[in-house]
Amino acid sequence: MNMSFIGIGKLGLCSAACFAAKGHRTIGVDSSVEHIEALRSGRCPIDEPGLATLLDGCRTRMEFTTDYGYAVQNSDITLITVPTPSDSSGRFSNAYVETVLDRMAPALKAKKTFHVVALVSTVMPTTCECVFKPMLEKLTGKICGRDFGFVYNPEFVALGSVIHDFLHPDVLLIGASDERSAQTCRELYASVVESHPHYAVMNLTNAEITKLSLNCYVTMKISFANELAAICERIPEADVDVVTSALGADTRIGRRYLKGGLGFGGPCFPRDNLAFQRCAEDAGADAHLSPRVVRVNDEVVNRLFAMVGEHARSGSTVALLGLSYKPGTHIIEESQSVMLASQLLEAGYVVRMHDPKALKAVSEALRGRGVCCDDPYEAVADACVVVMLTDWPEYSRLDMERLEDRAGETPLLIDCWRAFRGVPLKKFTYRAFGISTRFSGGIEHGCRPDILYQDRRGRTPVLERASVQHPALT
Ligand SMILES: NC(=O)c1ccc[n+]([C@@H]2O[C@H](COP(=O)([O-])OP(=O)(O)OC[C@H]3O[C@@H](n4cnc5c(N)ncnc54)[C@H](O)[C@@H]3O)[C@@H](O)[C@H]2O)c1
Ligand SMILES: O=c1ccn([C@@H]2O[C@H](COP(=O)(O)OP(=O)(O)O[C@H]3O[C@H](CO)[C@@H](O)[C@H](O)[C@H]3O)[C@@H](O)[C@H]2O)c(=O)[nH]1
Repeated sequence: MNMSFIGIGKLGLCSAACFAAKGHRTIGVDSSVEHIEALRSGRCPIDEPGLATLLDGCRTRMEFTTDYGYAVQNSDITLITVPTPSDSSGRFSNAYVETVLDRMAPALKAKKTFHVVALVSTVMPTTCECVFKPMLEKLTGKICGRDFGFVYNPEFVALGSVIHDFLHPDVLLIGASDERSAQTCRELYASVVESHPHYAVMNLTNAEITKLSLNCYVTMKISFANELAAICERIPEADVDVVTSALGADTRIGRRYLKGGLGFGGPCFPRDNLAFQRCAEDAGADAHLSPRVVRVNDEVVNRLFAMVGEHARSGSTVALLGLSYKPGTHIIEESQSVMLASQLLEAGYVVRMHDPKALKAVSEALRGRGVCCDDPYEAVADACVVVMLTDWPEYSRLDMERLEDRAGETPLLIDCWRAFRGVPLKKFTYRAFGISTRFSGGIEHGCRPDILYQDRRGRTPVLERASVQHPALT
């Protein structure tokens, strides 16, 4: 198919490349001239695993331009993936999408054939039906559903695994103005995906509600696991991983996003909860759960801050390992690690920080406060408390002896994801989220062989973490 993509950023460029790799001809449009120039000159301006290789393999089927008219005229479908930033009320702004519709309207008006306009960006429920569809009808003088189609098809992809998630969806959400556009989209996605997704075809408004609800539901699951972790910590012999591992085996619940740890952050989950609450408000209904989910999430940082305070006074050194909102990215938007860093700095602690990718962003966000270190061993120098925050895989391979040598006198290690569980420790006092102090500090610090630990997405068993035994257990 001939396809055009308006907004070829983190999500748009990945999906354009996936379609091109499967044989479709794609035209990418972006308002950033530098971005287009970079792509035209063969560079890959987005840091996403697998993207550069994918692009290199299909550049002959990809064009890049700043000309909206050219893109619409030379394609049968246009996918729009521009930003929809949250406004001060928590609702998503339509400004970027409206600019795009305005710019593509002349070509759509002139077009003799049926063209599908598909919006991928996250929007507030009813926006497609009540704002975008009438806007395009007015600008083109055409009738939606007869002369052109409007589709809302958001993606469920996570940064760091965009290409994998795009090609292996569980569900493909297609909200459409008409049967013909829905069918076009369905066939298009069927030609590229490598999984057997459920095709959820519905009207535009239900698709908007579904996108928002899915993300909010997942955050409810994360907050449940985090609350459970906080409870388990206070019960002797309790272990959140044992409990969630059994819970996740029930197909009504499932294993993914059920690992108690640090709270959720990033550019999607926190703002989607706010938007969901505003959506309920706009509909004259009450959203009781979502505000609680956000409260439980906020509480994680406060709990962590209190744990540090129990062991070290203001003025002492605290080392933070992992600052991005999740492993594999430099993004620190709504990162709980950075929230903790700010709280500690404000309370007068000396904060030393390490992250494999996010240091530059952190230094800017904290306006130079705190000490950014390129090396994790350097970050823990003289620290009274070391907090293992974002669970980068490289942290579970750290040399603990070396880490202990560099740390201060009687250091505390707080392990949010239990990455060091079972690792023999000489100097650190060990506290892990989700396991009671007695359990984590005592003889049972070693991993029990009957537990198969899952990573927090519930995908791969993390066996190596279970393989190191406390000397007392071996
Ligand atoms: N990144 C994700 O994994 C993800 C996942 C699901 C949903 N989303 C949603 O997708 C949308 C885009 O997210 P993103 O992460 O790709 O954003 P992004 O900022 O990485 O990319 C947006 C791109 O749009 C371009 N742009 C802005 N205005 C434009 C215009 N008028 N014309 C043409 N191009 C324009 C920008 O230059 C940029 O390249 C958002 O609504 C987001 O919520 C993103
Ligand atoms: O068990 C878990 C799993 C994740 N997280 C946190 O949840 C946040 C989001 O993680 P993830 O889902 O991997 O990344 P995102 O890129 O934010 O992707 C989410 O947001 C996108 C934008 O809406 C959606 O498309 C995706 O389906 C949805 O997963 C991060 O802070 C993670 O640390 C947890 O706290 N516990």
